[in-house]
Amino acid sequence: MKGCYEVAILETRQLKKVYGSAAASQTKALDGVDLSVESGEFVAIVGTSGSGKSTLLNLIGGLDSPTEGTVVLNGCELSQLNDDQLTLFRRSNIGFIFQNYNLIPNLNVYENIILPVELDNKKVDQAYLHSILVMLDLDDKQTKYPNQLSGGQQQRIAIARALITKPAVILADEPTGNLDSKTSKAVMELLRMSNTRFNQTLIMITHNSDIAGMADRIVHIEDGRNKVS
Ligand SMILES: Nc1ncnc2c1ncn2[C@@H]1O[C@H](COP(=O)(O)OP(=O)(O)OP(=O)(O)O)[C@@H](O)[C@H]1O
Repeated sequence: MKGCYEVAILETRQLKKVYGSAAASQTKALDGVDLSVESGEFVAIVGTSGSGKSTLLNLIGGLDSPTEGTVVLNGCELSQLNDDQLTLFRRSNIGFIFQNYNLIPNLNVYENIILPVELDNKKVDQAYLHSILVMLDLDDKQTKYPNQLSGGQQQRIAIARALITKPAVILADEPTGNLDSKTSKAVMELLRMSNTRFNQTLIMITHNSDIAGMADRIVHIEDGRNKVS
């Protein structure tokens, strides 16, 4: 439409990450990634093991800082924020879905899911929560504790927790890695629905070519660089 412009919600410029300080033990994990993602886009990140995908996601989410280069997410250059600002920024802008679920063991399923809303002193949208619980088949598990649940169920709790705040950006590292094909399909439908309904940007690492095929765009990472296709 005339007068309307696609706005990049994410820009990384020449992003580099070297792990380790001693020269002999250094690993160059990222070697200059330039990535631009538009608001509402669903981008799949693919690449061989060790190519730098998780490192890239960690830098985009401000969980680690780059050795060189910049990340601008939703209008903020992450390196300009102090630790407290970064924590608040992450909580109100990003939903993380990682391979290790990071659930709090002494909180039950319901309490784990609503935790980010409570931390923000906001009210839980009960109707929305209910729709997420039903789609993820967690409705009857609300009073259970993480150690009473399977890996796949714990992963679904982590997904519900990432969606509950309706964040602008969802960063997902192999979100269906531990799930059977039926549950994977339900999870992907939920993420796609959430992406469309709330114009959420979804950036997802996957090794599954069917899932990558559902994305608007596939970004290939090879030896710490994004391959230009
Ligand atoms: N904390 C760390 N300390 C040292 N080296 C690391 C660290 N994290 C990752 N690496 C190294 O950086 C490189 C990129 O790792 P990364 O986890 O980003 O790859 P990946 O593409 O996500 O791999 P996978 O598909 O197996 O999860 C690898 O050589 C890895 O061994």
